[in-house]
Amino acid sequence: MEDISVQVIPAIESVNISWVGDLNNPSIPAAVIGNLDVIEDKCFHRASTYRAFLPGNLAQDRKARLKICTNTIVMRLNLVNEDGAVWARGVHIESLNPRMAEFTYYAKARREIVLSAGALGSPQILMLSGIGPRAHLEEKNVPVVLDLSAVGNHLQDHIGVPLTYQVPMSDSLHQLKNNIFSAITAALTYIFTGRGLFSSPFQSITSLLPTRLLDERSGRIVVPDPSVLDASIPANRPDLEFMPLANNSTDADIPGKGIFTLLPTLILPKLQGRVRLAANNPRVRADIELGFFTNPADYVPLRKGVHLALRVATELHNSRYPLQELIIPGDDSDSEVDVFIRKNLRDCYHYTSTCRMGVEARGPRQSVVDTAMCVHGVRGLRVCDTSVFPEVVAMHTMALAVVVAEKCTELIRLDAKM
Ligand SMILES: Cc1cc2nc3c(=O)[nH]c(=O)nc-3n(C[C@H](O)[C@H](O)[C@H](O)COP(=O)(O)OP(=O)(O)OC[C@H]3O[C@@H](n4cnc5c(N)ncnc54)[C@H](O)[C@@H]3O)c2cc1C
Repeated sequence: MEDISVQVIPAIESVNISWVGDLNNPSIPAAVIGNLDVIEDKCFHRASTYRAFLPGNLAQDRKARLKICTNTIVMRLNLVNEDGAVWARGVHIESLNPRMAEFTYYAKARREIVLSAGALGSPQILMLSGIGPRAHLEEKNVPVVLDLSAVGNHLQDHIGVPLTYQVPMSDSLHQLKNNIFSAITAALTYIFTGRGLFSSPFQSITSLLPTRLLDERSGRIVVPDPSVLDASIPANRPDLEFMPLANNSTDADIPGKGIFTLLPTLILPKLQGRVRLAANNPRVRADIELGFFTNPADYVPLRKGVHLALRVATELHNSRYPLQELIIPGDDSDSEVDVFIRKNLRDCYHYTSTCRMGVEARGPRQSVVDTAMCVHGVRGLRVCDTSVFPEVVAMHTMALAVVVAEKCTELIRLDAKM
């Protein structure tokens, strides 16, 4: 059985977006649709970084020099001023188990500390430790160790506008929730063959395109001649991901219906949000400003993406597919589409750049870590996660988080040899 995200492919191809076997092939055209890579092991089980990089047997082998503390929270780093420099000397940790809350621990660093708490967590820990924008730290009563204004700034993410449709239940992943027979069949198929609905993530297909080639009114890629679609032209770098999803991508509860979403997503947004301390307390989540519409230029490609979705839906109707509109713009005028974007815009959990990498700590390209991922002005402290991306990348971020970690490992090894 093919869900609607596969059945929609001809409608997407009809607007001059080409199906390609491998989205990673550098010689594909500029506007493409193809299978999204997923990480599976040989038995078709999804492989997490935990299972791929730290399987139980490896952790066991190294237990003499590896201590894993689960259910704990990093409170702050111990930073000391010595010989005119700031040194990171250790990490203060507490248990998240309420019965052990009174216990605090201290992990002393022999060589260095690698902070990997993600693009929301790493700037929070730096600020709690006294590294961040001076005025903000003072406002939150955190003693300032180092005034580093870029910490927590420049938060980026992909942003999408879901257009929601009803489709036959058998074409939607919602059958797993609404039809016990489908759920049991899918579970048994997965257990015995490793295949079926449970073997794939909710997104299996995706489309990437440069909106500069997208005609706003018709929602089609304009191709006066084939050279226009040359992906090697820098201006043809895709800035829109167009996701067909066989599920509901909104917060709206739509019970008992088969749902299909067309999700145009801006993957090179100009927005800039930020992370700030809500309190001088690691147990209180940081304030996250996603920065939607901090740059009005983001409207233009998003508007084109919504027109593309409306066009693809029209093509599906024309092919007599039983599609019913649920949450879409009232009409295709710019004003109505902009209202729809403002009401329905969502983030994509691809947070980056809050401890961004760069050459200088201050100035117009202010940054937090240098090219070796070491925090500017601090000895013995690296940051290693998506927070160091100088900008958000035009692809899903997980694989690149792994690349950053591999690079960091190499840098640590190199330093150890010196
Ligand atoms: C719901 C969801 C779905 C996603 N789907 C995809 C996808 O399909 N494909 C894709 O490529 N990407 C996806 N992403 C994005 C991807 O997961 C992230 O880009 C990636 O995990 C980032 O890795 P990281 O190491 O930077 O941070 P994280 O993976 O966030 O790791 C940071 C860790 O630090 C911990 N931490 C934070 N603060 C503290 C503290 N004070 N003390 C102790 N621990 C702390 C956090 O709990 C977390 O475990 C998804 C993200 C989400 C949330």
